[in-house]
Amino acid sequence: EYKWQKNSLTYRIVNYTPDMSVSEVDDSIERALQVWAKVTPLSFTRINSGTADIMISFGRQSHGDYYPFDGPDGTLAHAFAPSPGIGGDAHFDEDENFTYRSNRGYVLFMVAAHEFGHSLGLSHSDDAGALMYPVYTYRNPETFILPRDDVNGIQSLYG
Ligand SMILES: CC(C)C[C@H](C(=O)NO)C(=O)N[C@@H](CC(=O)O)C(=O)NCc1ccccc1
Ligand SMILES: [Zn+2]
Repeated sequence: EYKWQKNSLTYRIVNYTPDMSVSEVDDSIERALQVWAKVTPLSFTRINSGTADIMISFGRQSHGDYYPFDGPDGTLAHAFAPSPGIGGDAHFDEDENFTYRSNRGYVLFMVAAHEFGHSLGLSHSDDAGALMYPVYTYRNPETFILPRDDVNGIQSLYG
């Protein structure tokens, strides 16, 4: 299918990057999911074992799917569109330097918010100001507001 057929989804942080503290990763992931929860009927519940709808993990190069990562820069992460199994899962390239809020490295919150757009069924946008624009740009996570193009996109699926 092209979207989740249920509004309450589960997620699991399967492993952690050494770039940040556990609580910084947890907070970044939770806030990235809230970006989408705030503008849809979707809710996200964390589980710490078993299989969640959205399995979140860090890996480098070949990491268990057919889409190996490419070392530093380039591809930062990827996520699978809604479906059973790998659908919804988000993988982050461990060869990147992820940060909590500094503009040195990639802000995990921002990358995760983009990936979760894919996990929910969004493709890339050609609006250069959109979160779903294909290329990462630094934005202050403290003041981030989901751009209108992304709100329209997700509400066309789950509004
Ligand atoms: C073809 C895919 C697998 C490329 C991949 C992506 O879009 N993942 O969602 C990715 O890591 N794209 C890079 C850009 C690139 O590879 O040229 C990126 O910065 N994605 C993360 C991102 C993009 C926009 C906002 C926040 C984060
Ligand atoms: Zn993307």
